[in-house]
This record gives sequence, structure tokens and C-alpha cells, in this order.
Amino acid sequence: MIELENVCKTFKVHKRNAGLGKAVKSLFKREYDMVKALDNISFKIADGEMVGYIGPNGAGKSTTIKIMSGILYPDKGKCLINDKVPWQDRVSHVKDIGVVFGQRSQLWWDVAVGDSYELLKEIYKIPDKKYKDNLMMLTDLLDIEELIKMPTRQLSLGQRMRCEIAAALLHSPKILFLDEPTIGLDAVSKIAVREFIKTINKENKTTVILTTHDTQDIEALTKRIVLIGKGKVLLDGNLEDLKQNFSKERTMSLEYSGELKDLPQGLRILSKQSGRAALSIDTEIISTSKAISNIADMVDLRDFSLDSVSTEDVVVGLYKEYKI
Ligand SMILES: Nc1ncnc2c1ncn2[C@@H]1O[C@H](COP(=O)(O)OP(=O)(O)OP(=O)(O)O)[C@@H](O)[C@H]1O
Repeated sequence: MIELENVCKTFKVHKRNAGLGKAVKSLFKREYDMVKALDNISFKIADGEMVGYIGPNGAGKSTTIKIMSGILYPDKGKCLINDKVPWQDRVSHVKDIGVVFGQRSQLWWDVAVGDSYELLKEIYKIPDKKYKDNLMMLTDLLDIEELIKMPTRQLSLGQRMRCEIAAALLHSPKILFLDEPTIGLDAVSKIAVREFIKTINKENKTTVILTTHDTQDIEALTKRIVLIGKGKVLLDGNLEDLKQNFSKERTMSLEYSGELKDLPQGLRILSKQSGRAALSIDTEIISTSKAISNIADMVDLRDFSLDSVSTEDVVVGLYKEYKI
């Protein structure tokens, strides 16, 4: 179980003034700005859940992941991961978690990936059998058998990312923090990484917290999303419910013969041209199924299609709604 309650984190950053004179002056008299990265963040994540932690650049996602991993500690608030305080119970906490930062590597650059894994085995004190079984499972699922013989520096980004994910899971952590795991990957590698994340969540019941700007990652992987903006949790909910909310106004395209007239309340013609029309349905006034049956009674309906609300529409809509 992951529990965050009113977690706050402020960074003190050196103020840099423009202009040579001011820059020299600031060498003698240092001035600081306070950046409030997290402002009373609270949420709970149950064992085995997979949650998308989303928000625009600078929202505070990585800072939260760093606090939950024990890399940073908050100024105030409570953070318990499996009843442990990450930055206080570091040794036992790191055994419970795996972390992948898409933009950073935990593999040694010049040695073969497999040798990095051996080092991790020693660091985490993974028993021989468990290590062998996990390595076999991970090399198979992530298709990295050939890659782990190569030094990290010779791997492409997508190849390295698969090796990084395996590295984070060698010690069978109960929780996996993924900070933009598909950043910069090609379409095929993205799908491979997503499939793998789905599998370990489903089969091993690994809890997954995923930060991403990729709406297809969110769509493919998460039911629940926590939206953060300017250091605050703005929304915590189910993606499908959000899609429902965002689909209050839907568009229907029709091919028909006959005459569209006396439309019921909630239906509006957007465009009409020789047997084709686009209508808007206000689903707060009339349900989509009722709108279709009404039109089918009115005209000879040859074909129709309904727009669907994409995850991208929802995310863009949320960013607009919350002005972040
Ligand atoms: N070590 C640091 N020192 C000073 N400020 C920092 C530090 N780390 C983060 N910040 C600031 O804290 C805020 C939140 O940053 P954070 O990296 O958590 O955002 P993010 O949501 O992960 O963004 P992105 O999507 O761009 O990765 C930003 O304003 C950032 O500049």
C-alpha cells in the first residue's frame, strides 16, 4: 500500500539575474527563489493497482517519484510505502521497489548488461535460484537474451530501456515506479514495453505507478489516473468515467434518404449535404441510443458513425479545464 498525505516539497534555487553586473553582484550576495514543487499531495494506491500519474512539464511528477523512492525527502507530510518511510528505512525499502527513470540509466555504461545484473544481484542480495528464475523470465518476456551480452553504451535507446526494466525487476519488487519509460522509443518498442508492464501487473500483481506524457501509454495501461498540476493533485479518477464526462457532446455522421426535420431536443444539425449529415448530440438532454432510434424512425438510415472520445481529448481537456 502506498499512502501520501499532505506531502510538500520546496526547492531553494539560486536566483540568476540577467546582465554581467548583476551576475557578478550575485556572486557576493546570493539571492534565492523558492520553488514549490509539491503542495499538499495526498493519494493512496492499493497493492496490485496500476496508476497513471500525469501532468504537464514541471508539475511535480518526478519529485513525487523521487520521494516515494527515498531519493528525496519532503519538507512535511506523510509518505508510507508498505508501512515504511522511504528515506528513513532505505535498505529495506529498496528491496520492495523497482525504479526506472526513462532519461537516466542504472546500468554501468562500459560493462556488459549481464555484468551489471550480477552486480545488482550482489547489491540486493538476491538468492541464486531467485536470480536465475527472474533473469530467465525477464530475458524471455523482454527479448533481451542477445542484448545482455553487450555493453550498455552499444545499445539503442529501445534496447537499453528493455534492459533497464529488467534491471529494476531482478529482485522481484512489489512496486514498480516508471518515470516516462517509453520516452523516445519507436512504435514497436513502445508496444513491447507496454505489453510487458501489463503482464507483470497482471501475473505478478506488481503495483505500477507510471508517469508519462504519452496518451497511448495511459490508454493502454491505466484505469485510474491521478492528475497533478503546479504541485497539487487536481483530480484522481477512472479514465472511463472521465471519457464519459468529456463526451457530453458527441458528433454523429449519417448517410440517409428522406428528410431530417423536427429534430428532438438535444440534437442539432452541424452540416447537411445530399443524403449526408453531421449532427451533434447533447447527451445530457438525449441519450445516444435514443437519438439514433429517433433518426432511424424519421429517415431511411443507410449508415452512421459516432465519434469516440480519445484519451488525448481527455488529457488536453483536463489541462485546459484546470488551466495547467
Ligand atoms: N533539484 C531541483 N532543484 C530545484 N528545482 C527543482 C529540482 N527538481 C525539480 N525542481 C522543480 O520542481 C518543479 C517540479 O519538477 P518535476 O521534475 O517534479 O516535474 P515533472 O512533473 O516531473 O516535469 P516533467 O514532465 O517535465 O518531467 C519544477 O518547477 C522544477 O523546476
